[in-house]
Formats: sequence, structure tokens, C-alpha cells
Amino acid sequence: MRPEIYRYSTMRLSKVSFRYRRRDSFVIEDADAHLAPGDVIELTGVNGAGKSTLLRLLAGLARPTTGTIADRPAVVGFAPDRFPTDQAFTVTAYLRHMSRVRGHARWEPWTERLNMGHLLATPLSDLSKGSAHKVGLVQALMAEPGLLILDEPFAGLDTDTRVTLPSIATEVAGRGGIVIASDHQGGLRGLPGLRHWTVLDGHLKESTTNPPQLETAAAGTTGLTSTVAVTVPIGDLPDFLTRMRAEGYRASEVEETG
Ligand SMILES: Nc1ncnc2c1ncn2[C@@H]1O[C@H](COP(=O)(O)OP(=O)(O)OP(=O)(O)O)[C@@H](O)[C@H]1O
Repeated sequence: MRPEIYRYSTMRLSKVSFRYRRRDSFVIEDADAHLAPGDVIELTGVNGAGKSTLLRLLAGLARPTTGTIADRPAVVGFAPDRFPTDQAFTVTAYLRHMSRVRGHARWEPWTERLNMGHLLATPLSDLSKGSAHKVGLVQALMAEPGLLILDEPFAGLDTDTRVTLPSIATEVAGRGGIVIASDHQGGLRGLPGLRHWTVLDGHLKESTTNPPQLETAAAGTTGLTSTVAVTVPIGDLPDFLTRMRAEGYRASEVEETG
């Protein structure tokens, strides 16, 4: 099947701060960041650091108190840490409903891939935490998101899905999507070019334990960078983006051309 390619740009956070109420202190302060097409980002931080809050800001479910978020991809898939099971649907009825909301997106390949056949007739309220989480993953994945946001995706997951999820993240990134996952468990470690973000005392920091090589590989000693347009056959894009990321380079745009 021909991979679907959309037009993706780099999403940017500029001086983003957020607090829940006027008198509260800021949960996120002055966050500056970019998320490039093909990026897979692991987000860590202690309990209550603000990871879920940052993910909701990225998803557009919360608005920055100050600062801006620009160029969010049009289709966002968000799998929350706790999938809300207090809804009077079976798994199938819920996914059919979400498919209609998502323009008749195909969910069946995802339930098959995540081995959910035996769960389809189960009411959401009867699901285990791990199974409910899988329903959350399917609704996030079905519309081919340009931005896939996963809040603690490995919590409570069965072994097979834990193994499958990094491949799925790689595939989404391989077609130019952005993937960001808060993760205590290091489930995405080992992916080539994985970026590491940490929220610490309200501040978003890119980890320096695995620094992007961009500064050294691309900027040389001058500190200057260049942007180069490269044309690759659509079928080669996933491998190309993976190799590029592994070498520390970043895509700034992915665009399908005639
Ligand atoms: N709806 C809300 N109203 C007010 N404060 C909130 C709300 N949601 C979260 N907070 C507060 O914001 C801070 C950050 O919470 P958040 O859930 O983003 O952290 P987290 O890093 O995801 O934590 P955890 O790892 O425990 O899920 C915490 O102090 C939390 O109590």
C-alpha cells in the first residue's frame, strides 16, 4: 500500500507558560522548543512535574497562559494516561463512533495489530487498565496523526504491545509525523535519534545525555547551519528520516510533491 504523506512543518513553542488558575504558580514556565517532522521525543520528569500538562498544551487541549504554539499538525492523536471508561459503549461501538468523528478512519487494522479481537464486544467499563489503554491508542492512531501524543503509553500494557509500540512510533515518524511520549519506563529507548525532554521545576529541558549532534555534525566550528531540500521516493522516506535522525540531523518540512 502506498504510504500516506502529508505536508508537515516544524512545530514551535515560544515562551510557553501555563498555570491552571490565576493565583496558582506556573506549572510550565517559558518553554521554548521545536518538534520537527520525523521526531520521536521521550518526555520525563518526576510525578507532578507537569508532563501531562505539557502534553495537553501540545495537543491543543489546553491553551498557554502566555506564549505561543505554532504550526501544530492538522491531525493530532492523543492517548491519555487514563482512558475514560465511564462511557456506555462497547469497544466496537466506541471505535466506530470515533471513526465517524475522524472522517471514517480505519480502526480495524489497529485492533488487529494490537491483538484486540477478543475485546471488541466488551463494554468499556469492563476493560482492564491495559486494555482500556489500547482502545485509547487505537483512537489516537486511526486518523494517521501528524502529531501523536502518548501519555505514559507503556503503563499496564501487555508484553506484545510493549514490543509493538516502538515500531508504531517509528512508522508514524517515518511518514513525517511527530511522536512525543511521557514515559517513566524507557519503552522507547534504543530508537535511533530519540530526543529526550525533561520537565524540571516547571522548565522544559532537552537532555544533554544524548545530545543531538546537529551542532557538531552540521554546524561544524562556525555555528552556522544550512537547510537543504532533498527529494526522495515516497517509499524510501521512512528509512531516510530514520537514518537522518540517527545522525543528528532534523527535518524541518516534509512535503509530497508531484
Ligand atoms: N486540572 C488541574 N487543576 C489544577 N491543577 C492541576 C490540574 N491538573 C494538574 N494540576 C497540577 O499541575 C501539576 C502538574 O501536573 P501534571 O499532571 O501535569 O504532572 P505529571 O508530570 O504529568 O505528573 P504524573 O507523573 O504524576 O502524572 C501538579 O502540581 C498537579 O497537581
